[in-house]
Amino acid sequence: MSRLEIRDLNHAYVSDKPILKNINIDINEAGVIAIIGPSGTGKSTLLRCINRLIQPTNGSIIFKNNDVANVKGKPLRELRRQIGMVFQEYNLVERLSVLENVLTGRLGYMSAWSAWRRNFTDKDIKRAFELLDFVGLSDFATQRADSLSGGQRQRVGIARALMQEPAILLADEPTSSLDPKTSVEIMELLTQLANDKGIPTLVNIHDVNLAKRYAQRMIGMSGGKVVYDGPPDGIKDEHLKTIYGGESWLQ
Ligand SMILES: Nc1ncnc2c1ncn2[C@@H]1O[C@H](COP(=O)(O)OP(=O)(O)OP(=O)(O)O)[C@@H](O)[C@H]1O
Repeated sequence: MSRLEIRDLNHAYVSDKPILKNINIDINEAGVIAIIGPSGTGKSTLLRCINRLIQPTNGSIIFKNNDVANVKGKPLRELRRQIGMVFQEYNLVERLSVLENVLTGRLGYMSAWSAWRRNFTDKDIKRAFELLDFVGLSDFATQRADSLSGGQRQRVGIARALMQEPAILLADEPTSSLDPKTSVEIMELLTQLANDKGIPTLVNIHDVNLAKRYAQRMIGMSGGKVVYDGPPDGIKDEHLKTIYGGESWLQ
């Protein structure tokens, strides 16, 4: 059985205006899987369906023998805490320290009382320090999040997602707010964790060359449908024309 099975997934924010159209994707493997496609084609909507920030109109998303698209309450919370999410704008709590931000990744595992009191265990704190070391921010643990650069913030966002011990990681345009060099560093980090920690990592990304450089599989979307699903070196100009339309930009 696949780690994630998306079957006949449809979503419309407004009835009769479908955004996702019959999406079928199987994720079996660890490593980076890049999702490319023009603005507005539904890439973010797809990731938001997978972690149930939105409820899809219909279809199923089978993860850990449950249908994420159709569970509620405690079972949904238990599934969601195993789905890590990394955001374009980092979504950190700016006034908290780097360490505290990483620890918030653990909140989904704690009782409401412990979470409210921020009662993190010694084990959690040790792990947060280990993850800060992994993302190269050991020296920044006590600094406020708002004192960091964009690349450093994204590293905190990645450490926070790993704090959830995710079985799958979703990254929604994690490099779109970063300069080209920092974007490469963040993609390297995501690739390293996806491979070394064995986590399938779905990355929405606009930069096709960056995607090809780091992804082991690419999913091309256009008009709310999957129009390519295969290896990066299988993507030819013909596919890019189908995905993005036109060809004048293909120089
Ligand atoms: N909450 C919402 N309510 C209504 N429409 C929405 C909502 N969120 C997104 N949309 C619309 O759904 C479509 C797909 O948006 P989505 O953000 O998923 O695309 P995307 O491929 O991720 O685009 P981008 O690459 O620009 O982020 C767009 O037309 C968008 O305007």
